[in-house]
Amino acid sequence: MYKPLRIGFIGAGNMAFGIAKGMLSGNVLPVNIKVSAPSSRNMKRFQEVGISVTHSNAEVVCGSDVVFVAVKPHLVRLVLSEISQYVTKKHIVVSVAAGVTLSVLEELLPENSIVIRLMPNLPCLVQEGALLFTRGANAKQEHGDVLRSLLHCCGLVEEGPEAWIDIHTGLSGSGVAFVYLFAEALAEGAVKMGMPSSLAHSIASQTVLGAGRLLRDSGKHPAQLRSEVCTPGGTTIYGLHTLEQGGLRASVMSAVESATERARELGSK
Ligand SMILES: NC(=O)C1=CN([C@@H]2O[C@H](COP(=O)(O)OP(=O)(O)OC[C@H]3O[C@@H](n4cnc5c(N)ncnc54)[C@H](O)[C@@H]3O)[C@@H](O)[C@H]2O)C=CC1
Ligand SMILES: O=C(O)[C@@H]1CCC=N1
Repeated sequence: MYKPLRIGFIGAGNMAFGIAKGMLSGNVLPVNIKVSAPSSRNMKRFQEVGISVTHSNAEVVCGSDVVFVAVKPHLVRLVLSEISQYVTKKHIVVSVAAGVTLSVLEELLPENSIVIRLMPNLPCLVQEGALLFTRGANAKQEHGDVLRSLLHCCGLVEEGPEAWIDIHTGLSGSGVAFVYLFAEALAEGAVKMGMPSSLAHSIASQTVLGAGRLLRDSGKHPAQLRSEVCTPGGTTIYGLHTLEQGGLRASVMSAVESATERARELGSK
């Protein structure tokens, strides 16, 4: 009979919850997920969706086929040293820690372990994540396929070379926060012009959502869509000119660059 995969999360934080929530919207049942963390602080939201929790990382590893390491990057070494003795050749270990390279992960786990490095982002929570993974030396295509099948409800799932993972971290892992900053600024602009704050924020979020969906679903280049919004001599081109004077494009490019470099730096520690 078909045996469902058992999924474990080490770390009960925002990203573990986002991925777990995305999975639950697919064909993963909560009874097949277990989460561990040292304190009970973040456990309630997992329990509310039927996921069982424990303080024992070893219990998660021993009871899982696929183990997501979802602790902060500086804790990965500590956690892997602790769980290494329980990791077998059958486990798939997936790290979501920013910057932590495959070679570091493989070094801390038993020889020939199946390791995958994944960079997700928070919109996995609403099944609109953008996820990029790269396989370690012993992770075969079939292991990548297992991961894809678990994550397909989290959003867009792509595979690429390891060098792209840090770039994706800047572009998308951190990129969502850049978009939130933009959304906040849009709303504040409207508040400055006299609109009530709650209405301004709700319109700003719908504007970001609508712009994003149209961009993705139309497949058009953003510059094309931008030109479709611009009436010659109209309002949009005046606003765009102001943004160019403020150096928005250069700032956003630099933000992706610095977040990517920071991920590389975290990896070299
Ligand atoms: N938050 C985000 O948007 C994204 C985060 N990530 C990565 O996900 C990882 C987790 O980040 P967040 O979820 O934001 O952090 P978080 O602070 O929300 O969660 C970390 C969790 O790890 C637990 N923890 C601490 N020490 C532990 C130990 N020894 N054993 C087991 N659990 C332990 C904490 O109790 C907490 O539940 C990081 O490595 C980060 O780089 C990746 C992409 C996006
Ligand atoms: O800020 C961070 O380091 C993590 C990685 C990507 C999003 N959050």
